[in-house]
Amino acid sequence: MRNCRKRKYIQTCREDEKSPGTSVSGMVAVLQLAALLAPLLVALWRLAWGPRALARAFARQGIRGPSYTFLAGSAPEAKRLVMDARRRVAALDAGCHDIMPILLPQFHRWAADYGRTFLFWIGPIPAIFSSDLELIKEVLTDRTGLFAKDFMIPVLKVLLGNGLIVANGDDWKRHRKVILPAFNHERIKSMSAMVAEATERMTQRWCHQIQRSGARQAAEIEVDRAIGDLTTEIIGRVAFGTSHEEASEVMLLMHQMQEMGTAAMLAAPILWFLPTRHNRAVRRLDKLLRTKITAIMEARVATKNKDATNSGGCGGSYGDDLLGLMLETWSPEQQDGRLTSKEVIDECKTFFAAGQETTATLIIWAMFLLSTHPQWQERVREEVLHEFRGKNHGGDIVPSTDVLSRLKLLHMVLLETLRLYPPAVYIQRKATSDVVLKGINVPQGTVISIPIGTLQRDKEVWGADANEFNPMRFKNGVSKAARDPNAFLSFSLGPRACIGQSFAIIEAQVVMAMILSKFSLSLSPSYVHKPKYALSLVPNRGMPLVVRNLPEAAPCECAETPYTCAGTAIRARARLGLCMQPAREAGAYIHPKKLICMDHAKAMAYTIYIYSIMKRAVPHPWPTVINIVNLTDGDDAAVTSDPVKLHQPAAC
Ligand code: HEM
Repeated sequence: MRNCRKRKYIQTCREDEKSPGTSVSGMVAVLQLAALLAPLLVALWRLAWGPRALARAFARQGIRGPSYTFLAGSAPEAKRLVMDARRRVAALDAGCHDIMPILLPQFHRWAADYGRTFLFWIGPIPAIFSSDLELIKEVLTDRTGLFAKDFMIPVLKVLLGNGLIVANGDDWKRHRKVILPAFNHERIKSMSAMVAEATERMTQRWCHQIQRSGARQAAEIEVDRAIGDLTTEIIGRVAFGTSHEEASEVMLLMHQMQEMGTAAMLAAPILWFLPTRHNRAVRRLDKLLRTKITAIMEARVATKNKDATNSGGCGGSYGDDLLGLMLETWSPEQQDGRLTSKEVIDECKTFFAAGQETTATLIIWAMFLLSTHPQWQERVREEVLHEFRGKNHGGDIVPSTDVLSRLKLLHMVLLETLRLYPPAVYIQRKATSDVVLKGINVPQGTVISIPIGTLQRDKEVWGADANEFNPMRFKNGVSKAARDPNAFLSFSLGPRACIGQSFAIIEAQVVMAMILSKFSLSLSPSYVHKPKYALSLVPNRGMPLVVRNLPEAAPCECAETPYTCAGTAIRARARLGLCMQPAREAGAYIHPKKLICMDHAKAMAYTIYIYSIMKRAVPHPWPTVINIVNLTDGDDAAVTSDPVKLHQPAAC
């Protein structure tokens, strides 16, 4: 009986197995489970087992590195090493240029532990760091698209958009073709006059600061701020024809985004993609930035349309600066070879970012190096004064490109500054397919980190004095400065080398020559030598320098100008236009376009428009014609006096 029941049960089960409906539903369940598990398994593979397997594959080829942490990659260890270096080293001696251990301490430590070429992790993405010059040259000079740009950190992508620095493939070719003519020799020559003009204004301000400091004939000046401001003005005027104020507003937003980008580098990569407070702030900043740049574009388009209307419908151009060139090939929609509105905006962001801080950094560190090497400062000054002798125009130096090309020592100092303090300390590429790189199998997607700062201190390539300031190594040109003709990487190499390098060098030469011809520089006791990496290489707590008038230098150009505010009985002492800071202290507030007498309550009611400055006829001619307007009517107040002539005073 029992056996019979058992047989019946087995039979029923067999019948169940045979039932097609039941077996399909089983299959479906299995498939559902697999569908659920598959992404999990893929994610686990990508984030946990894959990196470990890859690390083992690299290790078999002799490439090792810090261990992989789930999701965060090498970030926790990098952060620990950075914090440790910050705590340990308060400051370096100002004569020490071996800055990499405090600049990028994580890479310095890992290179010491694992060798010239090692593996680290940007989240789950493998990255090869190499200070092997042969390997790096292979990456940078590739023209087949094997190594692409990929900025990875979303903040940086937002900061630069898909501009020339970030773009790849056909997009990059199209953009480069449009932009390249903006940097031809003739255009750069014409830019140098604008650079000289802006520098002249800055040196005048310094001159007055020194005057007010009394008998010492010296003043402590935060040159990092002054030079940052100067290069902002220059890139704004040269590339976009904007006012200093507009350029400063754009730069302010960009610097805020840049700070966020630097902070993101040490954060766990997963945070890059989440809608954190930080990331939302970046989006907001970008929106503001785009609005500002759009306004600059629209103003240019309006000017062109107005010119065209005035000339009877034909003619009118967007101008021959960078913005003008881009607008000539601009079309609101994507069309063959043309740039769209978004692309023009991205390029504007790119050039504000690439053209300002890099050159400012070069000039600031060159001033630092000349302050700490007074013999070199003297030699370069002699060269400058010798070349400019007899070529001064009314006391102003407006260096021509011919003269600049003869400033050999200054050029050598700038190159040595770029070698020791490269603004782009390191750059990177990403392998677009599996590749064998100097015998190493590198899988697709691997990042190649190129530490320019480390490569340019390699004693095997640059000699035993690689960490010392020795401009003489460049006496026979860049290609003869080291054992390898392509060892100088500050502007990178190959097809993606810096498009603005000639302009940057000319700008730095003009600024440095004008400063050295008027002032001597020495380091302030309050300077702290602790360079930091904030996407470019900047001094940690500013660069205060003691700036002294040279005994033989011409006196300040724009002297104190006693004037009478017409219509009132008030006499105010103020300086005009270029000397805003002293004017403020003398009791007047000067807006670039307006001057307000403040040393008497009644005078508060007046604004003086300085015509010469409004017409951008700077340096302003004497006599200067001004008008007085009633401030209480608001900013657009009507002129309330006849033009008043101010004459140049005898001396400062
Ligand atoms: C001392 C000053 C400068 C230094 C050290 C410098 C350095 C560099 C470096 C290293 C690169 C390669 C970046 C990479 O491969 O990821 C680069 C690219 C670039 N730089 Fe400069 N730069 C300087 C000034 C300028 C100026 C003044 C401009 C423009 C006004 C500029 C515009 C660019 C652009 C657009 C690129 C991308 C080029 C391309 O990929 O086709 N740079 N720069």
